[in-house]
Formats: sequence, C-alpha cells, structure tokens
Amino acid sequence: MAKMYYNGDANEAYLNGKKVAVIGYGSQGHAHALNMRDSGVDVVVGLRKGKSWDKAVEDGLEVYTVAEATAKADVVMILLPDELQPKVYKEEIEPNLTNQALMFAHGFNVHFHQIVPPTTCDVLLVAPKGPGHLVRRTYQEDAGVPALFAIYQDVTGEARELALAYARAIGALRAGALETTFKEETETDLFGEQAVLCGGTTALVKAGFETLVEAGYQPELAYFETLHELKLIVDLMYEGGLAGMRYSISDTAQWGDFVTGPRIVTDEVKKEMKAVLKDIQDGQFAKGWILENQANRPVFNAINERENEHLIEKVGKELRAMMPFVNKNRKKEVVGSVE
Ligand SMILES: NC(=O)C1=CN([C@@H]2O[C@H](COP(=O)(O)OP(=O)(O)OC[C@H]3O[C@@H](n4cnc5c(N)ncnc54)[C@H](OP(=O)(O)O)[C@@H]3O)[C@@H](O)[C@H]2O)C=CC1
Ligand SMILES: CC[C@](O)(C(C)=O)C(=O)O
Ligand SMILES: [Mg+2]
Ligand SMILES: [Mg+2]
Repeated sequence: MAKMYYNGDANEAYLNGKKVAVIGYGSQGHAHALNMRDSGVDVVVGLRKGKSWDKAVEDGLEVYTVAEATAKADVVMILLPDELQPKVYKEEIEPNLTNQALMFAHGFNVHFHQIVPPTTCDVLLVAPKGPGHLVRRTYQEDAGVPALFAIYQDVTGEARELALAYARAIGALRAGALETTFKEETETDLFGEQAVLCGGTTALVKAGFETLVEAGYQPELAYFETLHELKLIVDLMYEGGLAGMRYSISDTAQWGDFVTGPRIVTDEVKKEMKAVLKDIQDGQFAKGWILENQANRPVFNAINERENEHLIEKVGKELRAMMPFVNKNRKKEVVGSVE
C-alpha cells in the first residue's frame, strides 16, 4: 500500500509565525481560509472587491487585494478558477513574489505551462479530493476530506513539511494524504471529474431519467429513482465500498447490478474512457478549455443554458422544495445559490 500521511506525520508548529494568503474565496478558498483560521493559522485573503470580498469580511477574515495579500504573506495559496489564474498571476501575484512558497490545489496551470513560477520559490500543491464546501463542512464535523500533495520545486528544503502542515491545518490529514506529482494529480483529477464523478455520472443519470420518462413513467418518480436515490446508494459505497452497498440492497438488485451493469458500461465505454485519458495526457483537453475561455465561452454557455432547462432540473427543484432537510447546508454555504 502507498504511504499515507495522517495528523501525526505533520509538524503542527510549522505554520506558527507564518502568514498564509489564500487567493480567492470560492468553493476551495473559503474552506481553506476558514479551516486554517480555526486551526490557529494566521490567514489573510486576497480578492477583488465584490461578493466574495464582502463574504470573507462577514466571516471575520482580513481581506486585501491580491497584490497586497501576496506581498504580506510567507505562503500564497492560489484558489482562483483555473482559467483565470494565469492572468491574475502575471499581473498581481508574480510582481509581488520575493521568496514566498507558491501553492495550488490543482496542477493544471503549472503542468500545462500556463503559469511558470520563478525558480526562487518553493512550488507545491495540496489538492483536496472533494468539493470545497465539503472540505469546510467535514472539518466542522471533526472529519475531513482526503488530499493529494506534490512538490514541484523545493528551494528551501522545507516544501514537504509545509505541504503536510497545510494539509493538516485544512483537516485533510484526518482522512489521509498521499504524495503524488503535479502531472499525476492533474491528469487523474481531470479524468475523474470528466469520466466518472461529474461527466460520467450526470450523463448516466440523465440517460436513465430520459429512458423512464420517454417510456411514459412519471417524471417525479424517475427523478427519485435515478437522481435522489443515487446519493443514498453512493453514501453506502463511501462507507463500505461496493460490497458495503451491495450488503444493503436486495439480492434482486445485486443480481441486476451484476448482469446489467456491464451492459450499460460496455467495453466500448471503457475504450472511450481511454481516449478521454489520452486527450488529457496529450494536452488536447487543456488546449480546448484554454481556447474556449479566450473566446468567452460560447460552447460552455450554450450547453450550460440547455442543461439548466432539462426536465430533471425543473422536477428536481419542485421536489427538493418539499424536502428542506435536503439542502439546508447548501442554502447556508452557497453564495447566490440557485435555489
Ligand atoms: N471546486 C472544488 O471543490 C475544487 C477545486 N480545486 C481547484 O481549486 C482552485 C479553485 O477552484 P474553485 O474553488 O472551484 O474556484 P471558484 O470558482 O469557486 O473561485 C472563485 C473565487 O475566485 C475569485 N476571483 C475570481 N476572479 C478573481 C480576480 N480576478 N481577482 C480576485 N479574485 C477573483 C472569486 O471572487 P468574486 O466573488 O469576486 O468573483 C471567488 O472568490 C482551482 O485550481 C480548482 O481546480 C481543487 C479541488 C476541488
Ligand atoms: C470532481 C470535481 C473537482 O475535481 C473536485 C471537486 O474535486 C473540481 O475540479 O471541482
Ligand atoms: Mg478533483
Ligand atoms: Mg478538478
């Protein structure tokens, strides 16, 4: 088994007397900043004036412009959207770098050379393997989301110590961290979110929902069957793996799982997964995403609009409104929540 790192493997005191600037206060940014603050770390947030700025102030954090926060800090964690990082880095972070450690939660921009850090800085990543809102929520529940860490440049000889202390401070070492490289983190994260966690899952849910509705079944029933219950099933996998989930379902369902699963995720699907991975490894996916942003996202926006109008969203919104317990956390956490 790979070496896993837990709380006892980190030097808790390493961040004492150091200032950490969290740049961005979105999904990951708010979680890192608040978890570190609650772990006793001296944190400041770097932002532009706007919604996030107001929220961070409301949450009791010290907020500065990106340039000011960078200049003040010993450690700079860049938690801006990937597609905006290169510009903000060039204009506001790089000019204020002396010998701060530069950190990321995803290797995309460094791996694909959209950000080229100076040779004088430690460069590392701590990448939680979960959404930022859950990084915060689990921390508050005395739990955590696991993370990967990787060292790209170690000028001071202290980069690993920093990575582990940082991972501990955001609660990740309660769940465990694994050492990787920027290349491995970037390629596997992109593959996971596209093929399984986000793209694969939403496509599967929609195809199941549409199949039932097109066959004349009630949309509300189809929503419960293909989307709502998925969380309950995945919770069992999270707790006990595939076998743990199969323990709780009926033998009829388990037999259907065994014989029908491979009819849905066929060898063809796996072949396509390999093609998706190759596009990621070759930089084709990165190139498409970078160009899409340079063109102001025409394809992204068109698909997003179409997806938001899907019947599953309309039906789901109505049903969730009748189950306030389902999204009570979301309402508190999400700035400008869709519901
Ligand atoms: N989302 C996740 O859970 C995960 C993300 N990651 C990685 O973490 C990083 C951050 O992603 P994520 O948290 O999703 O990002 P978000 O989209 O949630 O970040 C948005 C934040 O960036 C701020 N921002 C945007 N533009 C600027 C600017 N020009 N100057 C200053 N602040 C700006 C926004 O402020 P404003 O309100 O002013 O717009 C907001 O606070 C990425 O590298 C991502 O790959 C890694 C693991 C999981
Ligand atoms: C699964 C999507 C993710 O990689 C994540 C939450 O880990 C992301 O980039 O948001
Ligand atoms: Mg991820
Ligand atoms: Mg990702």
